[in-house]
Amino acid sequence: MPNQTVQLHSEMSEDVLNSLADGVFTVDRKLCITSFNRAAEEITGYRCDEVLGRPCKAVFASVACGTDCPVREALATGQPVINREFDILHKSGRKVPISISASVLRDAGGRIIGAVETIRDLSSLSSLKRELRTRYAFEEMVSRSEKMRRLFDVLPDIAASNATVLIQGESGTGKELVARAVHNLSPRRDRPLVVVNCGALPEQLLEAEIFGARRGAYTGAVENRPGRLEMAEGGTLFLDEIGDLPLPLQVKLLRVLENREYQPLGARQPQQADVRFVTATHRNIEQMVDKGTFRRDLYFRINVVSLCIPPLRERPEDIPLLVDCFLERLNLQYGKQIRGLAPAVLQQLLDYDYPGNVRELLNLLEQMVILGRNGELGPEHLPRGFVEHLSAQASPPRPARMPQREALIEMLDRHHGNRQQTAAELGVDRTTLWRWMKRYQLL
Ligand SMILES: Nc1ncnc2c1ncn2[C@@H]1O[C@H](COP(=O)(O)OP(=O)(O)OP(=O)(O)O)[C@@H](O)[C@H]1O
Repeated sequence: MPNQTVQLHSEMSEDVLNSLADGVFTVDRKLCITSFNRAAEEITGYRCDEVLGRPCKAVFASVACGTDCPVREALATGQPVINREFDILHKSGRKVPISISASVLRDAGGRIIGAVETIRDLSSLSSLKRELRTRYAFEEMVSRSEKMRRLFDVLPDIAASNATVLIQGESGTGKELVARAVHNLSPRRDRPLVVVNCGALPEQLLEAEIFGARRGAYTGAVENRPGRLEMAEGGTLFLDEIGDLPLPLQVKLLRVLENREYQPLGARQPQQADVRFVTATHRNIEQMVDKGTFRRDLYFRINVVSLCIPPLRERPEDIPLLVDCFLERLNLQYGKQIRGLAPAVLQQLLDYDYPGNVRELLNLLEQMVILGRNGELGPEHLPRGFVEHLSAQASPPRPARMPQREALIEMLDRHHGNRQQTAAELGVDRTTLWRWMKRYQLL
């Protein structure tokens, strides 16, 4: 009779396990599979009778098996491991993204006899994420911010016109990507897009770089050298950091914009240019015009269509989306399988103000991916510099200003005359506090 009861119980629990949507399986202390429910069969593609007694590593074939095995960790610490994410290999060879949790199993005497694992298929979540990304993607960019979406909406019409475009925005906000989008959406897309960074070269070299030079134009010019303008013929010339263009070259550029012709260094004849101009700067160019460091007439010529890219701190809703895209890209680049960020890390990334904008976020994630292995990136993967920045940002140093006499007396009173604590509240050292007390004759 007791044997029948045991059998009935185990049949019942088998039925319960098989009715679950999550995959559940158990392993013994040697990590060999001892039970495998129906959902686990569906997620992995293996039948229960194919896997019983086999090491779970042989069935799941995940890169995490060697290094990040949640069962091994649960067995070693006695603590449950919750929601680790990685890919396993389905029997058919297809990758399946899963979330896995593991807890130890104990016998009636409290001795560890193995572990139970639950696995959840994240394929639909992954495809949802992918769908979201596609929905918010535009050319090579992603954004869900209202301002950026409005910019994406007008880009096709701007691109279709031949108008000169000025893109303004802080460094690393994506100005070059916008310039590329303008070119790729324009009728000139099959012709070259040529980029010049106007801040990267001294004046004479920059002049030759943009306008080209004829043989003998300067010492060392042993042959005709085409400029970027010529290389961009029929296409688009992207003048990045236009605010750094020296004044004499501003005059020369103005002439191209007005007459569509220019003179390479040392050339006798002007040359025609069929080029569309897109320019960008992180400087306040209106202010430069007011100060006389940027020509007003050139400003009007380049500012036919003006686009402003907001800094990342004004569109925090883009951070999770960008993180997702960049992790996918970095996983491929570094051969990793990082599935996401721990919630606390994402919160820290959301709290930061990104003076370097999207480029800084990308660099930060790259450092974390290099440090991380598989699964989730946790606080331990955040670079030290970032954490220090964040805490400095959270508590900016208070100006150490001498308080009013009464305020100082009140503060000392509150700390029962303890100078160490009073100095700490004021954000000064004890010597400074001592000087202030002396000045107010409180000593
Ligand atoms: N919306 C976005 N979606 C995806 N990637 C982005 C986005 N914006 C910027 N990036 C990435 O951030 C990095 C910096 O972008 P980009 O070079 O276009 O910025 P920039 O404003 O031209 O910078 P700089 O002023 O320093 O020239 C690039 O790696 C780019 O791919």
